[in-house]
Amino acid sequence: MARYELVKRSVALITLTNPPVNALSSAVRHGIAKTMERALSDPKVTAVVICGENGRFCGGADIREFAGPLRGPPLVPLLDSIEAGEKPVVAAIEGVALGGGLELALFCHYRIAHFKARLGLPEVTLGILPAAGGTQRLPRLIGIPAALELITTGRHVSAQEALKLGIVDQVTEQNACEVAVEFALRAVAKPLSSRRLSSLTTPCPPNLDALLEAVTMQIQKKARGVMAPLACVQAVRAAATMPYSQGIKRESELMATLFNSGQARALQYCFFAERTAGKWTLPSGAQWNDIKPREIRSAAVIGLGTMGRGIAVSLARVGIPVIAVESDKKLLETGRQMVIGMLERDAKRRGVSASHNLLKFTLGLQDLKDVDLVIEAVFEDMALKKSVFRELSKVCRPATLFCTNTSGLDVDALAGVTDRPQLVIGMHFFSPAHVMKLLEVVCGPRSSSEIVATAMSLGKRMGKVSVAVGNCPGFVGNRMLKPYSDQATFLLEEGATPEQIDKALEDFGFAMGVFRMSDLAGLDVGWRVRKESGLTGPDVDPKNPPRRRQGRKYCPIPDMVCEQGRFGQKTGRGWYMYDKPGGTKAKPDPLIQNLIEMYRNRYGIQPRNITDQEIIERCLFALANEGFRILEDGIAARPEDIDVIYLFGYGFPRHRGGPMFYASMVGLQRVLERLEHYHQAHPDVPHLEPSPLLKKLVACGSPPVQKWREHIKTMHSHL
Ligand SMILES: CC(C)(COP(=O)(O)OP(=O)(O)OC[C@H]1O[C@@H](n2cnc3c(N)ncnc32)[C@H](O)[C@@H]1OP(=O)(O)O)[C@@H](O)C(=O)NCCC(=O)NCCSC(=O)/C=C/CCCCCCCCCCCCC(=O)O
Repeated sequence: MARYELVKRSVALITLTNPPVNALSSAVRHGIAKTMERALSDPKVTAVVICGENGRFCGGADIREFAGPLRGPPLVPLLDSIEAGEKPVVAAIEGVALGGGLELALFCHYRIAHFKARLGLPEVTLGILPAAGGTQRLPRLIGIPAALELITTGRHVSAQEALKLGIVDQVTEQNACEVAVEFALRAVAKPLSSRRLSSLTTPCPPNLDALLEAVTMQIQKKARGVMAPLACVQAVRAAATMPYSQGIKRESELMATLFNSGQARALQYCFFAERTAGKWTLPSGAQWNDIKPREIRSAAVIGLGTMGRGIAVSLARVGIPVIAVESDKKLLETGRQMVIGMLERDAKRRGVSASHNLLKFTLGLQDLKDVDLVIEAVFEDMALKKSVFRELSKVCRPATLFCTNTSGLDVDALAGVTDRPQLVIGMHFFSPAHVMKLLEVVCGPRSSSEIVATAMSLGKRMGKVSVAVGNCPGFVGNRMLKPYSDQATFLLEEGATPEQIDKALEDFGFAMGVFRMSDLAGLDVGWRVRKESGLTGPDVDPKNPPRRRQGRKYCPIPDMVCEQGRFGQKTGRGWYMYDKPGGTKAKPDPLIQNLIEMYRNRYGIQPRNITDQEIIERCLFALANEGFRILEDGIAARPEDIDVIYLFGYGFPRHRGGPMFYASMVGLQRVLERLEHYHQAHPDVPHLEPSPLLKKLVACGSPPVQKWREHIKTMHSHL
């Protein structure tokens, strides 16, 4: 796990060998201890270079080991021996030096980085802190403000920025290992005392307290309820106010409080869930690592509304030529200007030049005859989408892949009107499509494994987190949203206010509560869907008892809000009021309170006191319950996929892990009992009836979320 060689007759070259990222597993730590001991005790050796195999220095501690009992040599004493030695030790950083990897480098006396390397202390994103001396050593090296920013955000820096900050001593375009060996030979005669970070005093800014206070407030505002960044601030304060050895003690005390916390477990789960999501398998047995995706050299986007514009930008900025299509001249010109503007702003932000030349705008589908892939993003209307796909079948060459950006319509029905159903798939982007990271890849029963592989790989190329899901109304994300938002409106009827419900959800960690989120998305969208499905509007059967539709409980308050022309932020009025149409600052609106009160009076509903606990349980357990049904139905292959969808598409707080992980943390038994309780109180709400899979998992002793798959695999998979 650590290879030892003698090079240039007097330099010990220690190579970490733990693919793919040379994580500091117990075996690697053993390897470092043994090889360092050998280097320090061999009189032939005058200097040491530490590097990583396969052009990657080190990705940090082995996160998988955090789940079990800690074994092997602890990191800090091991690294102390590197710094304390009398022979210069140089870190040759290629690829990445992250977390414990950078901390290892900070114990070395010198650091040489390849110009493409990335460095950082991302532990905070895993719910912990850099507890191998990082919080004490980085501030001594680069000062409190810069260290504080890197440690509390976990941001990676380029080699060039690391050089500017003073983290590395040299950046090279050559082989970093060879440069480091030469560097080490030159360092042999030089004194090491000033290179030992533990012996330095932290340069302290005069406004330390104000700085720490400002950063704390910023964190509390941005990451409400998240523990790790606040602990990082405390650890950095210790670097400024305590001697090194006491600072290290403080660092490890703070780490101990974080290490076993639910937040750390949730964040580490998210890290692996995101990687698991890319590993799709189809019922045919085809899977992510054996199907070659097609190369996409050109694409077309049909429809330049909000979604189409974002999709066109996402494609062009990764170098894919795009033909954008609209149905009339005026819409085309507006779309063109918007796309160019978005592309320019995006390029400016990224410090690159905008790729205008990759975009072509046209009114005619005939121009698409030679493209590799088409993404349809027209209005959410089945008849319109079908007519577009019929037309495309006539125009495009037989090998062109067809994708639809529908947010919930039947992908198989669309495939059915084409001449190539096996080459049709859903690519459900989230708005704004050039910003949001999530992509649901909706596999119809006839989608070929090649098109699944291509859509997943294209998503990755566009920087998206892509999740393969099956075809059903609303797919995964929007299907689950219904029980969640239904509970919120039922709670309004029963006595809560939009502000109270939103506050409970925001205190839980959502960036926005359900009502503020609906105002942002536009209330008219859901209203149209409800009208089309006969839940409201003139087509509703008058024989329906009030507040019941299709045999179940129905709350018409959202329809009443829309009937008043209140469509959310865009009209300046929705569940809240805004200072102007398009305004974003939500204020409670007495008119909404009146509307709800009148509604309660009309139906004789006596409002009751509703606790935040009930709001969280009803909204989130209903959400997870639908997740269990989705797993049963084989629409999502794994709970991780559902969680990733909610983390990246719906603002579910990452430190809670996603709805399914959250349910497992609360305890499946408890979730089951609470759902049974609420379902008894509301027997006409089927979403509150515990799903068979939840019951099955509880009967099996509530296994951890990673093991649920074993209980699902017998069920029918659409994936
Ligand atoms: C940028 C990357 C490194 C690479 O990205 P990419 O090329 O895109 O590849 P990926 O798909 O992401 O990864 C490839 C596979 O590698 C796996 N992987 C990656 N990193 C790790 C890792 N660090 N550990 C394990 N596995 C890793 C990944 O899952 C992929 O596997 P697979 O293909 O899915 O199977 C990118 O991967 C990346 O960003 N990685 C994470 C980097 C990171 O966050 N590093 C920090 C890790 S935490 C750390 O270093 C902490 C150090 C402090 C010291 C710790 C001391 C611990 C003891 C504490 C005791 C506490 C007190 C106890 C109290 C008590 O109980 O009493």
